[in-house]
Amino acid sequence: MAFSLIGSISPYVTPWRGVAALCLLPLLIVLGFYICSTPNILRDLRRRKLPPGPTGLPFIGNLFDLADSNHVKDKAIEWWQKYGDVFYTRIGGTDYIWLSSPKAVKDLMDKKSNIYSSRPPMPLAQDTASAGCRQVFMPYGPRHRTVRKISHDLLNINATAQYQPIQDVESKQLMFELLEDPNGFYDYNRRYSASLICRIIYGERIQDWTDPLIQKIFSVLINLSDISSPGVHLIDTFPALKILPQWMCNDWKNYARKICEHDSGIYLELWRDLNKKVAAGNIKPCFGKDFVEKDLEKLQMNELEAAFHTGHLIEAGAETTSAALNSLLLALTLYPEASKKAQEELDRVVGPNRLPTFEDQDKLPYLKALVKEGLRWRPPNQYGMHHAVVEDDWYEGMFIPKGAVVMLNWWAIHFNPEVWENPYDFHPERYLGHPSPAATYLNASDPSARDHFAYGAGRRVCPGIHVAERSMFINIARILWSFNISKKVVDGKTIEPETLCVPGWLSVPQKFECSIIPRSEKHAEVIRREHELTKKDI
Ligand code: HEM
Repeated sequence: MAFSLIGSISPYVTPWRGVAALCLLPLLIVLGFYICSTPNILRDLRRRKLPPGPTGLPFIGNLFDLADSNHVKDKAIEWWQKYGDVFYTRIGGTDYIWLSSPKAVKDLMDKKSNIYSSRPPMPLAQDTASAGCRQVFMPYGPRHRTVRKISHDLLNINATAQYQPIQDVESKQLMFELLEDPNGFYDYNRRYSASLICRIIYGERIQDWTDPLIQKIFSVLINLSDISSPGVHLIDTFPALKILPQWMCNDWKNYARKICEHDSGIYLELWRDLNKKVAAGNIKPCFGKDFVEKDLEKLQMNELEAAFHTGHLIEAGAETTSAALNSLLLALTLYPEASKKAQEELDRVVGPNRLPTFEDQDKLPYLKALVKEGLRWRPPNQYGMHHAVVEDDWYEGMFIPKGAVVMLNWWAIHFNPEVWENPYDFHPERYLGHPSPAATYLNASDPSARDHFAYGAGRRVCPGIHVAERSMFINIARILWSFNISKKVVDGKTIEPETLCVPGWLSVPQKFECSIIPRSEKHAEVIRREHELTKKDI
């Protein structure tokens, strides 16, 4: 092939043909690589037994079907209905196996977690832009186990009980912010979530939205979203292309290096500040302090890895929590019946003179159900959770090839009308039979006993689950105790809230409008009083 191309640009051909050939050269090389590096039936006969699925286009597979993140949900449900609980798609050279029933998730991600807990190769997002350091993209292996253990020590159920007082204070500030400036609710939820994690990790709060620290953190989060959306970067769609010169693939390395420079710069600055404060004895008890005092050599971590490992916990915990809070506010705006029922329960259990506390939790079954319904209705990312399988496997007569991305298809599971009546409606009652926290149901032996799959599955399940659950409970309980949420009315006209998500990986709702009004002057007074009292803790 190379020979005939060289021939075609010889002086004996017309100039335009030479130009066309030059343009075709990269395309043909890429195509050649694709054919040689992509698994196909000719090279592996077992692929005839791949799960059924939609036929994709040559070369790109189902890339276009999944290009609009806001429509992945509809596709994921449509394909499940057509092809069954385990179906197959392809993007570029990567196989995708979608697990669309609790049983399939249990059988593979949980029961065979030794081989279903990895992540697909991401030369751009993980190897270059994250310097290989982001836990959430790390392939399964000794390095992932080390950082996972560190997260577990920080976030296990006993350790997280000590963060409740921080959640209490941050949440009281959130109620005060909503009282003073209800239109800013979207960013106040973000401030809450980022401040909580910063306090736990670096011992530092974020006082308000203009705080430079939150601006820095969100600049990293924007990069993270840019690098991680499936199908957006050719090189992560076709990882085998990484051996080609980068000019053929959109200059991907330079782009990823710039992101890495920016993100590592911020994380290193935070890490070095942390070290200085620890050395000066000028820091509140926090994860960062304990981590700095650990022997990094023993953990086989260099400075950059340690900096990423502290910083990335903020990215993992901040935007997920604020997106879940904002999604719940959206649901409450659209479904006022749910707010009304939760408020009746709160009035009965808590009364009018104080804010709800963590101690009220067991007496508020409807409110706990409402939080679960929020995560069923809008799970944390728009695609489903992706693991990668590290060995060839068979499931119910279907071949699952080594290296396939295995998707936890929470859209199909959460919107199965045989399990959840009218699944598109927000209806907390459906969870009254699941009174315990989500962590209790993770390892249930009966796969259908799980409440929802929004925290993932198997060995990669969200280690921040206890912190997240408490944040969701305390803030939603207090918001509904304090305020009436409804659609906004301007000049007599009702404004329908925007229901789409920001394009990209995470299910971050687009900014939307809603009305947040104190339920009475007495409720407002309680918020002011409680906020005033927290000033001594801040
Ligand atoms: C409502 C809030 C949250 C939701 C819905 C959520 C959900 C998830 C999901 C679905 C995963 C991937 C699971 C899988 O691969 O199967 C994950 C991973 C992770 N989450 Fe969360 N999360 C939340 C909050 C938090 C918080 C508050 C923290 C930490 C403070 C946290 C830390 C992490 C970490 C470190 C990982 C990576 C785990 C690994 O790859 O080993 N998350 N989370």
